[in-house]
Amino acid sequence: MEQCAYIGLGSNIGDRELKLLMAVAELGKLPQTRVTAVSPFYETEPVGGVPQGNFYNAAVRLNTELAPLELLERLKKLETEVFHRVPSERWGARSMDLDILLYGELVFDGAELAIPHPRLAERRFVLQPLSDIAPDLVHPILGKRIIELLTELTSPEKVVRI
Ligand SMILES: Nc1nc2c(c(=O)[nH]1)N=C(CO)CN2
Repeated sequence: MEQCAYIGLGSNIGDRELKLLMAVAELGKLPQTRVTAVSPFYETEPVGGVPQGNFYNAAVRLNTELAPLELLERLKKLETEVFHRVPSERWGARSMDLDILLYGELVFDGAELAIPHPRLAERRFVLQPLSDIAPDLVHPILGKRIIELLTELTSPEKVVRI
């Protein structure tokens, strides 16, 4: 069955805009998957305490027949094979980070994957682009719309639309 999945994209190494554009193109090539919305791109201050360069972040909506773990496998494969991502410290710099943010109404907590993304509601760099393409989507655990979660954020991190 086709499901609506939302993917968070982030890069802070190399040509960040080009990498986000490439990532959107690669997502569109996944089997049984269409890209049905792309958010604006944002330049965002790094979150997590590791000193590093600003990120570019965006969000994409996919209509996909891939199961969550299949989709995760495909995203990991893109990160390593297309974007040559190397293992780095937690919160550290990365060539391309592709996270499943939401997958339909699914709530899932497994060893290698949690959906919705556990830190989605705390991160302006995720909620801002997500609210551009899905403001009225309801978080299946918190029961609040994405736009509400964004308005309730108090963290001061800067996100600038490019
Ligand atoms: N602004 C911003 N900060 C981050 C990001 C990111 O994508 N954007 N990703 C991280 C590693 O998961 C750590 N910090």
